[in-house]
Amino acid sequence: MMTDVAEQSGGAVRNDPAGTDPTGAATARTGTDDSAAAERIVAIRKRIDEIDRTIIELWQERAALSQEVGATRMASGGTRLVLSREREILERFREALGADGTQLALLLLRAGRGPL
Ligand SMILES: C=C(O[C@@H]1C=C(C(=O)O)C=C[C@H]1O)C(=O)O
Repeated sequence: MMTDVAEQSGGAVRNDPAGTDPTGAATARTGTDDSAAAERIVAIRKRIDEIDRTIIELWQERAALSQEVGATRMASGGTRLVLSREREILERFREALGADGTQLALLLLRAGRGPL
């Protein structure tokens, strides 16, 4: 795993064997021996972690809503899926994010479907 490689080459043990450098642990995990860069990376990672939590929450909320739409529609005699709507969503993501957007939208749509 790439993380393992980066951590093995980290410098905290090499540069701070006594562990007296307060940024030493961070340095080990950030993949750089430069303490200023390590501090900046730690700060940026805090925001990345917040963003990831939000993405996960929104992902789960979207999947639940999508499943509710499907259940509501089927209970009223409608179809489980509406492919024209799915095409609109795929296009929205493709326009905003390119080919990766298409892949992301496919995953979102799959999460909302649950097991077919
Ligand atoms: C949620 C719906 O049902 C299904 C799920 C969709 C989705 O996850 O966005 C889109 C179209 C439908 O196939 C809907 O019709 O809006």
